[in-house]
Amino acid sequence: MNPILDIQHVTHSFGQHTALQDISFSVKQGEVVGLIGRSGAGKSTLLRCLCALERPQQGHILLDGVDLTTQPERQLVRIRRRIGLVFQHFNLLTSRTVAGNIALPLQIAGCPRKEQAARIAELLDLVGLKGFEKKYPSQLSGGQKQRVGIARALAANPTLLLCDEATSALDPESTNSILNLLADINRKLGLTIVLITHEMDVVRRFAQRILVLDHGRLVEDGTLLDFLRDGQNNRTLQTLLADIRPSLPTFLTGTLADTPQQGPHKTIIRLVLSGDSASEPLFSELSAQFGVQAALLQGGVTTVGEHLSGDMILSLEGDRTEQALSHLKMAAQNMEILGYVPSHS
Ligand SMILES: Nc1ncnc2c1ncn2[C@@H]1O[C@H](COP(=O)(O)OP(=O)(O)OP(=O)(O)O)[C@@H](O)[C@H]1O
Repeated sequence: MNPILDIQHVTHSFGQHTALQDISFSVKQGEVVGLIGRSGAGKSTLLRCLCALERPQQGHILLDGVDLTTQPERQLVRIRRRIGLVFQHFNLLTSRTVAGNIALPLQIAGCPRKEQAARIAELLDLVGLKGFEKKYPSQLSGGQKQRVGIARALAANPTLLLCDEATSALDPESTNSILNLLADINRKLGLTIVLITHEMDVVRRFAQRILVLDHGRLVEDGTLLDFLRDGQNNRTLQTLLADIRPSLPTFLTGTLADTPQQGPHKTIIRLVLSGDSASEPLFSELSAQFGVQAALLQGGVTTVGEHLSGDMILSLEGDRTEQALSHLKMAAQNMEILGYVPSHS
């Protein structure tokens, strides 16, 4: 199947400054992709290119097979209607009601009045705002405003939904509910979603696949599990992952040594698990097979997309710790020894 979005060797500069450098990736129909990067990485510039507000100086951007970089402006106006945009600050018209805001793209598309009302009711139901038609944006919470923003973005049945820092202005609870809503929309409508953000925690919970932009270059393309497993020596990934990874408890940082001490000690490890291994009874297994006592110090198992994934810091203690470590190395996606502490720590 052809990709819904195909970015080929896109380069774009502002004067001497290269904001995007030879970017290539493609997105399949129905995929949920998180595009992450620090401030200045080039996210907004790429987003503007994706929705044809900026024409890259080099390369091609194909949306459903149509090259945006070669279309005349009047064609681009029509193509932009096929891209739903969700903004950080909602961009709602304060003088219009909720229904009036959602109606806007329908009016631009020339949708008959009767059909507009039915479509608005359908969209309000989809985003969980039934009965909110007559309210004004000033009467809504941030999360509700973003639901209106999403309904408006979906109104004209877009081919692609682009979310630009869609949760960055929201509190954690609203962020969660908006991410759940977007996941629900992806499941129900099979809509392709590209979510642009600087927050790893957002893509961690939501994206099936993560693209990392750094200094205008696409430096990573993979799943969170790929990054946790292989990112140990990758500074860009380490910086991004530091926001979401469990860290060593402070009460241990002072006593952690690089080599095992004389006398009874615990081995402190970081473990990345996925799929079956994340749901297995790890602690009882280590105890039964090796007589090793394992204690969870930080982290745990969470659901990432459809899969279970574990990222945790453990302490292990027992005479057969070496054998237990060899076993974990085989069973886990990644196992790293962080150091050793005296038993009484
Ligand atoms: N119109 C412009 N003129 C000149 N330089 C620009 C322009 N737009 C962006 N840049 C530069 O291009 C680089 C990428 O900017 P961009 O806004 O795409 O990054 P970003 O990842 O979206 O950052 P942020 O998260 O802070 O919004 C930056 O160095 C920025 O200063």
